[in-house]
This record gives sequence, structure tokens and C-alpha cells, in this order.
Amino acid sequence: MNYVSTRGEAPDLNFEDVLLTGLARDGGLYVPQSAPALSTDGLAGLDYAGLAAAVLAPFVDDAMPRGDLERLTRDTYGVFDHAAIAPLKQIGPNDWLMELFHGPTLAFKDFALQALGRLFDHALKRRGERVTILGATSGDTGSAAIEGCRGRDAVDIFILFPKGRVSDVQRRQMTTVEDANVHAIAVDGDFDDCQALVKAAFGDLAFRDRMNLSAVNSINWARVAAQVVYYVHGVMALGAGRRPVAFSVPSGNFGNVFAGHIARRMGLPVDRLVVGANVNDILHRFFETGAYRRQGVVPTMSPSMDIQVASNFERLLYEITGRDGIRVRAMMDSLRQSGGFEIPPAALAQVQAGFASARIDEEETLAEMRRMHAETGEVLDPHTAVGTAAARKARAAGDVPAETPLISLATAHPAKFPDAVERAVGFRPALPERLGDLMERPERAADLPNDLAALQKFIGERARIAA
Ligand SMILES: Cc1ncc(COP(=O)(O)O)c(C=O)c1O
Ligand SMILES: N[C@@H](CCOP(=O)(O)O)C(=O)O
Repeated sequence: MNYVSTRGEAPDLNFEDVLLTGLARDGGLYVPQSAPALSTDGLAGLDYAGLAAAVLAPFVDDAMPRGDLERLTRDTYGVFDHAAIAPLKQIGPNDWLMELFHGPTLAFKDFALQALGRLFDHALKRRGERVTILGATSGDTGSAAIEGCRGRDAVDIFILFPKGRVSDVQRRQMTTVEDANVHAIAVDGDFDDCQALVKAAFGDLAFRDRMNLSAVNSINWARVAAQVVYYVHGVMALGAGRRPVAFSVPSGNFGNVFAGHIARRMGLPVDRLVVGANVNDILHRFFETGAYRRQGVVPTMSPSMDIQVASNFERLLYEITGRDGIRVRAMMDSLRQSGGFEIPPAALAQVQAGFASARIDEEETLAEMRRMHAETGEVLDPHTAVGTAAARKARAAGDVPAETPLISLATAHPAKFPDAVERAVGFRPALPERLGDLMERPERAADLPNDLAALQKFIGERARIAA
């Protein structure tokens, strides 16, 4: 399986190269040359780790022997707290919640980042190389990436988070890690600033090569590939791989729901994908009107979705334009220079056939958390509530018919957002026992301005590759 960039570059790269490279050198994002077909024959009866190996195999191709891949997925999902890994709970006549928060850092990010840490290890040992990982987080990717990479010999990891804009639990999950290869950095800015800094650092090719930079955000294709698995798991669980299943996905950087789209491209019967947005609703406005136009980021109760430039959206654009890297580059230039662009009505109609969307404001999020608790007993985190509220709107609008099962992805454990949960339902959910002393552990983080030179100096002085 070979990979190409959304901006046209077509180097001869396999899965391992793409894993280690992260962002394409022309600034685009890697995608497989074509989506591999996945037959559901033979998937029934596999446990989650077995399913993960089967789904990842065509992406990984000859970059790793199948036996190694199977061992890797067993190790990866062996650290999850729930025997079912991604348990499904019924919350309505044909509505379900898929809990994706039973990994080490209590958010869906663990599904891919526990695998990524191990994939990095495998590739770097084989090549005898080291990497410097640079990532941006609006709250959850950071701790999951740190957990996946902490203490690994061949890796130094630098994670940028927007100062004062993540929950206390999210911050502490990053800043209380003691391993010397971990660097949490509070940036004076919002998540879009952090993500732009990461992309700018990758864009400085001399710096990137000197540091051997790698990515853990969903700009890294391996992240998306590993997230495809739970969509397959849902389709197998509710439809035996034959009946179409719809999903509602609280969205920010568009990596999670894009993985659902890839599952559909691989031939899985994935029905509508409902994109749930908080008031930072650039994605919802796009799916409604075809215009992708950035506005300022507003802090909300669902901080991990406080994003206006959704990096994976570029992968969808690549498809919308018929895989035209030149047009994608022009659109991304227009986003940077004039704040947006628009797609033609015919292209929008095509997109709307596969995606629906809804904007859920702060009051609606609280009301949804209250309603779900009262009606089903489920305590939702605010991101998940955006997803279930969006699912409700999609059903009401007829975007997902009553006879189609609809799975809402529960993307984070409610204990990561105790203030929001308390506001909604009147009590603070407890952290799992292993994180019980999180709020007492000493913190260690650097403060940096939103400035590329300052970031590069910081990394250059600490990355062991630079020594
Ligand atoms: C808890 C939670 N829900 C939803 C999202 C949005 O997912 P994505 O950025 O893949 O669209 C995030 C951040 O990625 C998150 O941390
Ligand atoms: N919501 C994310 C933002 C980064 O998304 P990613 O999927 O590109 O890593 C977070 O929690 O950091």
C-alpha cells in the first residue's frame, strides 16, 4: 500500500514511512493511494484486538509481518479497563452509545495512540533511529500521546496545549508525568494556534530534518487507520456487517468522523455520519452551506472541540475535488489568506448524502446531559452530549431513519470534566482509582508564547536527537 499527499506529492512511501513522517513535506496530509476493500466475511466472532489486526492489515501491508501486528494489537487493547474494549449500551429503541473511554487516559484517543506508541517502537528499533514527536492538543490527544510514548527510549515528545483552555484533569494528565522524555508546553493562544505552530515547525524542513520530527495528531495517517476499527466493531455488533449502521460523532479536528468515512469507503455498510459541533461550528456551517469559513474560537464546556481549523478536513477536500492536490492547495491557501472558501452546489449535495450535521450550544449540551441522566441513568461528558444531542436532531430531521441503528460515540469519561457534569446533574463523577491522586501530584510544564522561534529553541535545547 502506497501513500500520497493531499497536496499532490506522490513519494514512494509505505505505512511505516508515513507513520514516521507524519505530515507530508509539501504541507499536505498523507492518504492511501486507494481505500483498501474490507470484506466482513471472517470478521464475525473476532475480539477487538483480532478485529484491529484484520482492519489495520491492508493499511500496514508489508511494512510489518502479520504476526507482529497481531501481537501489537493484543498488547495495545490489553491495557484497556473494560473486557469489551468498546462496549455498546442501548439508550433508545434503535439508539446506542459506544463507550470509547476505557483506555488509560479516559478518551477515545487511546484507541489509536496506544497503538501508535507501539508502532513507533517497532519501526524505530528496526531502523535504529530516534524521533522527536511534536503534537498539539485541545485536551485529550496530549495525555493519550504522552501515555503512549512515555519512557520510550527512542522518542522525545513535546505537546503544546492552549494555556487555561483545557480542563484541570486534562492538564494534570499531561503535566504530572515524570518521565524525562515528556515535555508539556502551555502556549499563550488557542488550539488553532498550537496546531499552526506544529505545522509551521514541520514546514521548516531544515528544522524538521535536524530533529527527525514525527506527529501524533490525526495528521498522522496511522491515527486515522486505528480509529477505523471501532466503526467496524459497531457495524459488526449491530448489523452483522450487513445492515447499515449510522454514527453520531462529536467533532473538532475531524479525525474521528473521517475514520468512519474511511470505513464506509472500505465497503462497510456505514450509513449517515452525523457531525456534532459545539458553538465552534465551522464544520456544521460547511455541511449546511458548502462554505468553510473560519471565525474566532470561543471557549466552551467541551474544550477538546474548541477548534476552527479542522486539520483532517483537508482529507475530505481531497476526495471532494476528485483527488486534485492543486485545488486542495489553493483552498488551503485561501483559508489562510482570506479566511475561507466554498465548494460548488453539486459537490455539496454529494457530501450531504454521506454526512449530516448539527450545532449544539452550551444550554443544549447541559440539557442533553440532564435528559440522558434522567432518562437512561448515563452520565455523559459534555463532548459525548454534543454527539447524542446531534443524533437526536438528525433523527428529528429525518437524516437517519428510525429503522437504521444509530451509534453515538462516547468520546471521553465524564470524570475528565467534573465542573460541567456537576453543573448539569449536580454531582462530580469520580476518577478511576488509578488516577485517584491526580489532583495532588506535582505539575511540570513550560510556558511559551505563540512563537515558532521560541518553540524551536525550546525543542532544540531538549530533544535528545539534537545532542
Ligand atoms: C473528548 C473528545 N471528543 C471529541 C473530539 C473531537 O474529535 P476530532 O478532533 O477527531 O473531531 C475530541 C478531540 O479530538 C475529544 O477529545
Ligand atoms: N481534540 C483533540 C485535538 C487534536 O486532535 P487530533 O485528533 O488531531 O489529535 C485533542 O483532544 O487534543
